[in-house]
Amino acid sequence: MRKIVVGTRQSALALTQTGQVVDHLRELCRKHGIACEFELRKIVTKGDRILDVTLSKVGGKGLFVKEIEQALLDGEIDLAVHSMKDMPWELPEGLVIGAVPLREDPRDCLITRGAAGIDELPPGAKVGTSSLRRSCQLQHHRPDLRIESMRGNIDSRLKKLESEGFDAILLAAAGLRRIGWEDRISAYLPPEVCLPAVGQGALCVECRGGDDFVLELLKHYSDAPTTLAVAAERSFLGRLNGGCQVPIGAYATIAGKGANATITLTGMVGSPDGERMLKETMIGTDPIKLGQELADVLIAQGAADILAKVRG
Ligand SMILES: NCc1[nH]cc(CCC(=O)O)c1CC(=O)O
Repeated sequence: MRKIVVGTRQSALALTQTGQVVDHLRELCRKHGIACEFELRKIVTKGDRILDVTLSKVGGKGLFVKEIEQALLDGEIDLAVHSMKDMPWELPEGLVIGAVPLREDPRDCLITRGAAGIDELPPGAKVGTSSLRRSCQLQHHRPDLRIESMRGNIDSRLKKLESEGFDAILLAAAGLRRIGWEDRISAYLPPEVCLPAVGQGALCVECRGGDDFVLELLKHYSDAPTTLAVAAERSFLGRLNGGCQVPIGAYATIAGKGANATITLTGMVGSPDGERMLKETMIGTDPIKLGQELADVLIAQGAADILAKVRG
């Protein structure tokens, strides 16, 4: 009997989504007659330890995944579940994305004190987010809003909404839904107003490239349209050399199936104050090519300059 050790961060969200993946994998094993058992191992990452500083200032890609990837490479764990949007676009040599399961809601949402939605917030309302992508698009839509930095896990951010006098905060709907807190959502932001982060709402199941047993199991678990959409979004991110702490957004939808699948990819790059915002949509069939072509279109419009200013 093969034992599969699964690494996870200790936040409520990480524990929940890893638990859900392991439940699904157990069921797949039963269905396909694969003999194995699962064990959870908790790991603390750099991203979890630096909760008091703005992440974009700390810099470095993949703050939440590095230690977990090291544990995979060292053979301490065999499988890890990440939020896809926390994944750097390049994986360390020896590791692969073994499965991309069906995507949750990709949208950002607003949690307010009283107001119904973004257009109902009072003039000059104080909104909490540390995401440059969110602040860019929010300021672009409502230049009057006062954006203030807010870090921490979902639960601590919700507490700060009350305790630190924010009128609203922005979070990914997927995280709230996964931990069962969707009743806290005041309004969903459509992608036309706030384009999600690359991979938002999707999960990444990572493993060693040479672990045939785990790879075979994970093959049954991938969702084809989500895999295609995420590949296009990540190709866009890779061409722009972006991590998760840059004002870059992308969202792909898939129409048709198998060889007939077409990808509609929208990408944006903007300045954190929302004054500059480049956004284009392209359609294609090859996710890697499409992501690169869309990035090149935005680069031709000045995306690289915008990003260079942000990176300093
Ligand atoms: N950067 C933190 C992070 N990474 C993944 C999620 C949850 C949503 C998802 O899986 O896309 C969140 C919280 C948030 O942005 O609100």
